[in-house]
Order: sequence, then structure tokens, then C-alpha cells
Amino acid sequence: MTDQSTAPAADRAARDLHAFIAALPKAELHVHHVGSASPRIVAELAARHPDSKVPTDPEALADYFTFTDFAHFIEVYLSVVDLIRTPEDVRLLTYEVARELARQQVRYAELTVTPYSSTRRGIDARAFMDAIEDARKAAEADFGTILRWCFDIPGEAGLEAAEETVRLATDDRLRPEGLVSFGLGGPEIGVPRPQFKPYFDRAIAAGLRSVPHAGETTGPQTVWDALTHLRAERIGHGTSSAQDPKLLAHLAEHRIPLEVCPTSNIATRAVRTLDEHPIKEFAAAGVLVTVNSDDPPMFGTDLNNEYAVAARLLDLDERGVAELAKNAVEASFLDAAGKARLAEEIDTYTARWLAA
Ligand SMILES: Nc1ncnc2c1ncn2[C@@H]1O[C@H](CCC(=O)c2cccc(C(=O)O)c2)[C@@H](O)[C@H]1O
Ligand SMILES: [Zn+2]
Repeated sequence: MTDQSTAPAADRAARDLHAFIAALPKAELHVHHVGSASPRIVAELAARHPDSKVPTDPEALADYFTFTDFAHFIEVYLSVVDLIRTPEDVRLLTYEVARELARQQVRYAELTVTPYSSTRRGIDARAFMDAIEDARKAAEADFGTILRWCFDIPGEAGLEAAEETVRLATDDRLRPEGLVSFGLGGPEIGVPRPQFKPYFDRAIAAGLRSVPHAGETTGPQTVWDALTHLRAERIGHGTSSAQDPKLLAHLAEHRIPLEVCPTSNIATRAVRTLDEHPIKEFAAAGVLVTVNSDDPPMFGTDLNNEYAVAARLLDLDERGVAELAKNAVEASFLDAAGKARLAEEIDTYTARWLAA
């Protein structure tokens, strides 16, 4: 054990900040369902389905989750998707993801789910919805964490996937109670955003909020396209927005939040190093920055670590980190009362911490 009395003050401050973050009540706005499968869940699913090529031993899995580029990441991601074959797999995954969020004091999470990937693999749509809803309700009762769904189109799978996703999201007999938003994920290169306009129009008409990924692996024009054609209310990643000052000014002026996932961008090689991450430029331009984890076990991170990374890059103390957590509350699709409650919980926690 290190001797606290002789540890340099900066180390002590960093340790204190980590402890502050770990117990800070938080909202997570950008985290993928399958991408949140912990090594333990992956091992359990792989044991259920032993024909899979996904390794079960944690060391081999860490190696397997090292990506050469974004395309390689998607290839590996889909091999984990292939492990989810039954409604019981879906329920287990969802409930365990909620347990992990609760461990990190996440009070509210919008989880991105790709129902097309499951229905296309033969899981019955009704059984899929029942599994996620059952897990959502159990998680709220058992852990106190509120889950909401974002259904995303896997863009590379084309308009057939878009049609199926919007059907599942808007059919009154299927649409789950916890669904709040509609997204678009997967690779961006060769997958122009405007083609998805009719599907987003239908989802928005049915009351869903628009939250596409954009500007993660392509330039700022993709973010403009997401705003113009898909009427994005928040942008998933938006990393390349930093290359376009007019876009940054637009995002700031219209209070369109960015769902920033720093470690993800390094793991998929969208950004070279953390120190080159544009989060600083976003904050300096007055953009509402939220910090998120994307696919935490695949990227060797969790939400607490993402907050610690952001605190270092933005040079934030406890108060600054609490403001970042409140940005996520403001940018969330909680109702006004829910937002007020969580913001108040963050304020009370921070005041107590600073007074101690
Ligand atoms: N950082 C990320 N940035 C973007 N997306 C991310 C990120 N992390 C996770 N995703 C997820 O990856 C999925 C990709 C799935 C996909 O492309 C695909 C293509 C063809 C067929 C099928 C199929 O299932 O048959 C699926 C998306 O749906 C999205 O939810
Ligand atoms: Zn994502």
C-alpha cells in the first residue's frame, strides 16, 4: 500500500477525483446493448453456445477486443451479436448491463439496442421486446437504475434494416414502453445519412427523438446531414465537428449536445491519441458536451473511467465534473421532473463531498 502522507499532492488529488466520480450519480446517454456485454456475460453466452469463435478466457478476450480499425471493430462486434440467440440471452444481457450501470452509480441510461440484428437472426420480435422490457422493469426494481431504449438502424445493413427497425419502433403492438429514441449506427463510410430520412421522419412522427451517430469515422458533412436530413437532437460522437468552426457554432447556438466517447474513439482508431481528442475544442466552442462509454468492455473502459479521462483532458475539478454529469441530465430524454431530481441529487452529493 502507498504511504498517503508522502504521496505527491497531485496524485492525492487525482485519487480523490476518482473516488468522487465513482460515487457521483450519473446519466449515460450513449452505450450499446451488445457492446456492454462484460467478459463474464460473454463467457456465459459463449458457454451456452459453444460453436462460437469468441474466446471465453478474459486474457484472450482482451486480445480479441484489440482493433486494427473501425471495420475490424464491427466484425468483432458482430461475432458477439452472434452469441445472442434466444430471448433468455437477451434478458440476461440486459439485466446484467443494468447491474454494471448501477455499480457505477448510473441512475438513468439510454441504451442503444439494435433489434434488427436479433430479429434477423431468428429471435421473435414479440419475445425480444418482452425480454428487454422484463429486464428493464426488474433492473429498476432491483437496482434503482432507470433504463430507456434507443432503437438504432445498423446503417450498413441497408434500407431493409431501416424498414424493419422503424416497423419495430412504431408498431403499437410491438413498440416497448421504454423506447424513447431512434438512432443510426455502424460504419459511416459508404453509408450516406440522407437515405435514412423517410425512416427518421416516421420515427419522429411516432414521438421518438432523433439521435444518429455522425462524424465518428467521416467528416463534418455527415454531422450536417444528420442535422438537416435526420433532424438530430443529439449527435453520437460528432468527433469530426471540430474540423468545422461553423458547425461547432451551430451546435453551440442550438444546444445540440455531442455524445462524446473518448476511449472508444482511440480503440476504433477514429482519433490517434487521447491528447489529440477534440473534446477540448467542443467545450471551448460552448458545445454541450456529454461523456459516455459506447461499448465499455470492448474498449477496456467504463463510464467512471470516461469521466476521469474527460476531467484530465478538460482540466476539471470536482465541481467541473459535476457540471459534466449535469450536462448529461440536461441532454437526456428524462421528463422535467426526472431531470430536476437527478440534477438535485448531483448537487447534494457534490456539496456534501466538498464539505467533508
Ligand atoms: N462506436 C460505434 N459506432 C457505430 N456503431 C456502433 C458503435 N458501437 C457499437 N455500434 C453498433 O454496431 C452495430 C453495427 C451493426 C452492423 O453494422 C451490421 C451490418 C450488417 C448486418 C448486421 C446484422 O446484425 O446482421 C449488422 C450498430 O447497430 C451499432 O449499434
Ligand atoms: Zn455508439
